Amino acid sequence: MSSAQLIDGKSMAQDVKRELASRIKRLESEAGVRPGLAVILVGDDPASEVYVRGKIRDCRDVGIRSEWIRLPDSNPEEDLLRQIDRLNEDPRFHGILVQLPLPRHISAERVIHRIRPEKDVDGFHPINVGKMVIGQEAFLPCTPYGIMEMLRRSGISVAGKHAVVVGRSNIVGKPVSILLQQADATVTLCHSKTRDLAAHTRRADILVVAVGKARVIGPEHVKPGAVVIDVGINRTEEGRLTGDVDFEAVRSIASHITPVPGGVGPMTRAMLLVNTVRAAERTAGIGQG
Ligand SMILES: NC(=O)C1=CN([C@@H]2O[C@H](COP(=O)(O)OP(=O)(O)OC[C@H]3O[C@@H](n4cnc5c(N)ncnc54)[C@H](OP(=O)(O)O)[C@@H]3O)[C@@H](O)[C@H]2O)C=CC1
Ligand SMILES: Nc1nc(=O)c2c([nH]1)NC[C@@H]1CN(c3ccc(C(=O)N[C@@H](CCC(=O)O)C(=O)O)cc3)C=[N+]21
Ligand SMILES: [Mg+2]
Repeated sequence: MSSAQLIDGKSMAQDVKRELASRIKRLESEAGVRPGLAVILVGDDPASEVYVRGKIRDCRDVGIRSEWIRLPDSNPEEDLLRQIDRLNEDPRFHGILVQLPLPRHISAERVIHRIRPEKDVDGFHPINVGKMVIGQEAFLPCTPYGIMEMLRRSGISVAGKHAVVVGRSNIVGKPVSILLQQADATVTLCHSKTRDLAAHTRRADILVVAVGKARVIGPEHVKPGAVVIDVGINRTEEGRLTGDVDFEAVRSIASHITPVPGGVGPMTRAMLLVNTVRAAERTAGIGQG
């Protein structure tokens, strides 16, 4: 039986990091600037800790200054907002990321609004979201940006294709549907109220799944030869990571497929570094725009 080509996010992320090295050198030699990223983690959720630790390690790998600001779960929102104000004014940090989810007593909306759009390397601030939607230069959210970069680096053309996105969150489904549409795909956006999900997904040339439920997509959802991008991160009962797609069953139908782990996740992390370097270049007046 034929088998889909794997889209290797891990090795693509290595390529992206290598490409950043020369931009980081140029920032140093031409402007004396070292890019910096501040990451704020509120509380001690173990999964969030793993993610933040990974982001800090990525920064070290490529020569980005980083600071990990840990705040207790009980931390008042007002104090978090003051930390953001301080980082907004600190020229050593070109990017600020507040790890989500936040404790219930803190409004993610107020926190995201407080980050200066010029330092919003997550691309979550309404200014960046609005610019993205109208096609202006903006920080793109890292997961959608990473997905578009994976398609590009795999030589998969998007123009004229039918792309189906499952999931409509503000951080993945909604923005990736907009980027695909801007790349001239015809886009269908599905969600939990969609009737007959398979009828939609079976028409996809490019299927992006960002739901957060293991095996929500099986072979009956996939057209032969489709490109399948699995964003989901789920933990099995045995503690293994798995995506939203029934990988073993779908890989014999798809033309290309992303694994979990080793697919979209590593590229998401890489695009955070890209956005941080871009933020530093902007302050130094280097590069496009
Ligand atoms: N690899 C990476 O870099 C990243 C991975 N993730 C992972 O991706 C997954 C999605 O994350 P996120 O976008 O934040 O998720 P959310 O929980 O915010 O959104 C999930 C979306 O899936 C929809 N949905 C739920 N059940 C179904 C169903 N049975 N059929 C169709 N649609 C359904 C929901 O619909 P409705 O709107 O109607 O509720 C919602 O739009 C998670 O596993 C998360 O861990 C997230 C970010 C980055
Ligand atoms: N402000 C903010 N920005 C985010 O971008 C953000 C966030 N909050 N909160 C959580 C989600 C989720 N997310 C992931 C990033 C990388 C992997 C990743 O690298 N995954 C590895 C596995 C990592 C593991 O072993 O757990 C992989 O898929 O290979 C996963 C998930 C970013 N998010
Ligand atoms: Mg969410």
